[in-house]
Amino acid sequence: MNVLTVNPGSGSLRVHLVRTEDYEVLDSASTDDLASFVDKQSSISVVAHRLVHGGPDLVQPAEATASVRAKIADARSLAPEHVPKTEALLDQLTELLPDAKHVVCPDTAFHQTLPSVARTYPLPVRWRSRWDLRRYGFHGWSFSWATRRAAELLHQPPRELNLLIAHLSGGCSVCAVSHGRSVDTSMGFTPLEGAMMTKRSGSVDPGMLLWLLREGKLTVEELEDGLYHHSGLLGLSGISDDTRDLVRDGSVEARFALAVFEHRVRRELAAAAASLDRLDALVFTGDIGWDQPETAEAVAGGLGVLGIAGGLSRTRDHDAVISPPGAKVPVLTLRSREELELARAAAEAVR
Ligand SMILES: Nc1ncnc2c1ncn2[C@@H]1O[C@H](COP(=O)(O)OP(=O)(O)O)[C@@H](O)[C@H]1O
Ligand SMILES: CC(=O)OP(=O)(O)O
Ligand SMILES: [Mg+2]
Repeated sequence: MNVLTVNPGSGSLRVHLVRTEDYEVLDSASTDDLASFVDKQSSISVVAHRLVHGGPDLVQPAEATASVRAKIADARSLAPEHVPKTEALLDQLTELLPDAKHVVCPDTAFHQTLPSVARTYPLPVRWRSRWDLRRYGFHGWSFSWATRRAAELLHQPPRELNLLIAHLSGGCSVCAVSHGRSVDTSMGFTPLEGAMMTKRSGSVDPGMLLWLLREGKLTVEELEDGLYHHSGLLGLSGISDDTRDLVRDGSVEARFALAVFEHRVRRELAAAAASLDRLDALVFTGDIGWDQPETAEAVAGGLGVLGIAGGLSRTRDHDAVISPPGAKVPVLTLRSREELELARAAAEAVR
């Protein structure tokens, strides 16, 4: 079966055609011109749409029926950077491929195993039940692929592995995996919590946000725009949202933005480690996790408290263990392959 996977991230749109008999990628593109991409393909029977947030009721892959579309619309304001893009792509692709089955695949599915202590915000019970205020967690397809692939590279079954995974890309989050399942993650109710990102702030003091609003310093709209689009690496450096530019630039501002980023990723990893009773490996994935060896080195090198060390290989031509032989905690780097997990999930959903 040929599955078209559609992955709208905050900063890019990636499409892949995946053959599910052998999980071979037959074609791929990073393009807005979906009509031309679809036109080139001889057969597409299923379209797997990555859906960052499906709200409280849409937490497993599902065909995009009218009731599923209504749940997606309800989740729009929970991930304003992502959900509207998926809705537009669903509209466009159902028109381009009316005979294909369209399956939406929520990022939150992988985190359904979060224990209640990790899922719960210490807020009034009344608020939590009325508005479903809980940690959802995102980047689930990346974390599930990283777990599967790390298990292969470490020659151990996923169900025996305890991992810390850092997905560092446009959006950044970390996940603690125990016996192959997500037990904690840094993103929460929305994809704004946790680690610092390329343009998003990640966690900041909620009291500071209240102060900015209460004292009339910023409007809600200005605050939202600032936290989603003008913070993170871009906001701090004033130069770029891309670690490659910042490493090349090397100015005081660029180096400081990278240092804060590394500090905040280490902090999230150390916090997530508190949900594990043993650590078998640290895994870097996502664009930055894969192609920026300086970041992996700085993060791993500063986590001696977890038994992790630096001295990592800088070679990036294949998924690999990059820590030196004999490292107490192996460190791996993997290309993110969300498309393979999306194709697998959608194929299972239509079976
Ligand atoms: N080292 C890097 N390599 C690739 N992309 C990077 C890097 N650092 C920052 N970026 C930014 O990450 C963005 C990728 O955005 P996005 O589509 O949201 O990614 P993802 O969906 O993988 O999270 C790009 O816009 C790019 O500017
Ligand atoms: C959840 C999220 O932030 O996704 P992305 O990194 O693709 O923007
Ligand atoms: Mg992405």
